[in-house]
Amino acid sequence: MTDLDVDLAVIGFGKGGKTLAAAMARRGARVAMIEQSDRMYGGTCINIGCVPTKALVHDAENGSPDVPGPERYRRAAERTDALTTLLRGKNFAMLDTLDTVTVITGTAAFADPHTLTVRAGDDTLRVTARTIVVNTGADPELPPVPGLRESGRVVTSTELLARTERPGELVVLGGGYVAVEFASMHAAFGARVTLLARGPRLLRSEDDDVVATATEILTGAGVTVRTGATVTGVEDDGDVAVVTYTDQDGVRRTARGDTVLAALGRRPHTAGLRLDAAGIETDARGAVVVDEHLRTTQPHVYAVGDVNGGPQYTYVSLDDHRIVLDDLTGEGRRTTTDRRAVASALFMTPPLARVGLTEAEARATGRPLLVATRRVADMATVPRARIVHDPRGLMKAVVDAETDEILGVTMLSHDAHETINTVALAMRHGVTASEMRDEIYTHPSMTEAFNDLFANLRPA
Ligand SMILES: Cc1cc2nc3c(=O)[nH]c(=O)nc-3n(C[C@H](O)[C@H](O)[C@H](O)COP(=O)(O)OP(=O)(O)OC[C@H]3O[C@@H](n4cnc5c(N)ncnc54)[C@H](O)[C@@H]3O)c2cc1C
Ligand SMILES: NC(=O)c1ccc[n+]([C@@H]2O[C@H](COP(=O)([O-])OP(=O)(O)OC[C@H]3O[C@@H](n4cnc5c(N)ncnc54)[C@H](O)[C@@H]3O)[C@@H](O)[C@H]2O)c1
Repeated sequence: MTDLDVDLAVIGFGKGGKTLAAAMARRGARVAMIEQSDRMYGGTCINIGCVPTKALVHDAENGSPDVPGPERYRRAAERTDALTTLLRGKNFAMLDTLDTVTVITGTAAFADPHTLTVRAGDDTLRVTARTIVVNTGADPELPPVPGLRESGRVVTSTELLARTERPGELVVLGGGYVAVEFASMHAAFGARVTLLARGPRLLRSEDDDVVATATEILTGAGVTVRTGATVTGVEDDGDVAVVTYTDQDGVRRTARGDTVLAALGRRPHTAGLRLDAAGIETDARGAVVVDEHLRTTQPHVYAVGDVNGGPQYTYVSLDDHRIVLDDLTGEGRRTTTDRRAVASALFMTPPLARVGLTEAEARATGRPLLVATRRVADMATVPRARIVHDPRGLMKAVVDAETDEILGVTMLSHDAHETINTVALAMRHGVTASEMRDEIYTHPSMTEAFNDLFANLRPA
């Protein structure tokens, strides 16, 4: 066994960890970046997450209708693979070219609070470090449904993204981010898609009217949506898998597909890390327990990104790195409790983005409210949506009637994933609803919808 002694060891090449590694190395720290797979330099987002999915969504929306769906998909998958290969190389080089960084391709586990053993094939390396950052991400959940693990036709998002062949008939299990994004995208590539969601509606954290509109859009795009569907088994039958489920009335039904995508959530990845050897605690969901500075139960060990049980977004992992960097090199004042108005965006077509509270959440606060709900098709002063041939969707704003404070905005509309950032910035910096209403925006843009939206607030 060979030894390496460093100031900082990062386990996992995720967004927070790699950014921290680079920042610390630029300050002269000796850093070890340990990544288990040479297919994962740069982490989930660029290899098997945000980047490949959004590249496919883009090509699904913009491909020539004259090219058959399977061929359009093959081309899109190939260019996506080229893109992720490029980014993987750039990410590797970003760290490997720094003098004080050693990138180690191997699987890390704790031997004691300051020591990691890293296995790569028959080789074992011992890494000792003053500071350790766990950035190991999350893995798809596969609940114990009979046949789910055994079926040769059930795939995770990672496995489906690795294929260049488009499914003919895709059954999607789940009603969250991955389920809706893949259902929308594969339908746009011409696959027959059935989405089975357990809850009474998709996207459980959004308002009823938003979900109804999103479901209408998905259905209009050719997705068969079944809610209240409890999957009871999966069985292979020749070229197809038969998914058995009970509907909301308890009636037994089946859905058939050549491919079944399990999109049932992602669980923090701690398996094999031997956190117990370092006295690092996990919670009931398997997430590493951290305080608001992202310190684990060992104060010199931090956990960033999906593994700490926080919101599973790349930009949250990135913000985690800012907190740890401040703790290591600054005043240690930055914490997770500073976060306000963190937006989210789900990339169906058109995208669904939100920042702040839903109307239902705002009502539960008991504050006096003004609410504006506008269908994009009715917003005559927002021609951008029609210019790009997509006037689908709706926008909502929820405002405190007494203070004019923006409590939340939801946008299911063209470019919502971009436009929502303007509201997030406004909310963080105390810009009021009236100011948003009277602001000057470029034309024709989706942002100018705020002139209309905030002019239509009514007591709720
Ligand atoms: C299909 C899909 C689409 C998504 N789309 C979006 C999106 O559009 N926008 C968005 O913000 N978020 C999106 N997400 C979520 C986002 O990808 C994650 O929140 C983010 O990538 C998590 O990053 P992380 O820093 O936690 O670590 P990750 O990027 O997950 O990196 C963890 C790394 O640790 C490595 N590792 C694990 N165990 C070990 C070990 N023992 N030793 C060494 N290495 C190890 C893994 O191989 C991996 O490379 C998506 C996720 C998925 C699955
Ligand atoms: N655009 C984005 O930012 C983006 C895109 C994809 C993923 N992500 C991140 O990755 C995370 C994981 O995505 P996801 O879609 O897998 O998770 P999710 O939490 O968004 O959705 C999981 C779905 O599975 C259902 N479910 C869970 N257990 C079940 C069971 N036993 N039986 C039936 N249904 C069950 C839930 O009701 C829910 O509908 C997301 O929460 C999100 O943070 C983000």
